Amino acid sequence: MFFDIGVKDIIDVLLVAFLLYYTYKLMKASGSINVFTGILIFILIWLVVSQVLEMKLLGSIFDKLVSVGVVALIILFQDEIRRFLLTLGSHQHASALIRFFTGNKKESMQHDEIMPVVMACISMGKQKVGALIVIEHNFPLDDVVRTGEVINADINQRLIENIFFKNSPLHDGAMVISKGRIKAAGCILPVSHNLDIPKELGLRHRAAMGISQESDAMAIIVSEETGSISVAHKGQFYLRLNAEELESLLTKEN
Ligand SMILES: Nc1ncnc2c1ncn2[C@@H]1O[C@H](COP(=O)(O)OP(=O)(O)OP(=O)(O)O)[C@@H](O)[C@H]1O
Repeated sequence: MFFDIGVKDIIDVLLVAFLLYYTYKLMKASGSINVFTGILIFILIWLVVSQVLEMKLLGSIFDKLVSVGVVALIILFQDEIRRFLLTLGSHQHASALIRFFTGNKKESMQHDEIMPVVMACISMGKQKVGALIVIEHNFPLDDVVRTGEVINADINQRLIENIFFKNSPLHDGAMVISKGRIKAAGCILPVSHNLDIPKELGLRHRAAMGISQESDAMAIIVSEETGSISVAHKGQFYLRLNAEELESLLTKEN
């Protein structure tokens, strides 16, 4: 038996492989890798039952389950699907295209706005003052800002340190920096339920990971326990950074 395979089929297979790999990556990042494996096993059994063995009764039950299952998966994985679309939309070329059509200019942070943030984090790290700073990118963080107190001030090292100072009323929660300004402080972030996050990283780190999974923002964490500085971005941690590494991450990903 000969297979008639054309270029279109190869592209088709490659696209499916890419889609599966991307789904795997997203689910791994959100800690739902077991669900991914479960879905793959179910699809495999469904294909064997209805396509290979052609079992009519069991096949029709599986067919029904698959059609309902798609809706169930959309409900179950709305966060992951949202993040997938967000990643797609916030891709460099896609955002450039959106900016071209909407006429919006890219409002990235300038070096003189990045440095006060870096210096404040280094200083807070030395004094073991805990901090959580979220830098908005393309995805608007208005919902997060609403959970805290609006500040709307220029970025300033002393102001940042002051806000996170232990006795300050706004030291609890996250600061949001947007369009080169300190937009709000004391904000509540979504907490990541990823089981792969090391146990020694507590709620501050989980909250940073949560916002990095649900948006394209970058979250800087200064640990109160160790004084170390870390960044969560696109569902990934960059741990124990020094000043140069933090500055280069903020400059590169901004
Ligand atoms: N969902 C959240 N949104 C914003 N901030 C949060 C959230 N959860 C916790 N935090 C902040 O983290 C602090 C608690 O940090 P916790 O000690 O659990 O974290 P950690 O990751 O171990 O960091 P550290 O190394 O500083 O102890 C809280 O006081 C609060 O300021």
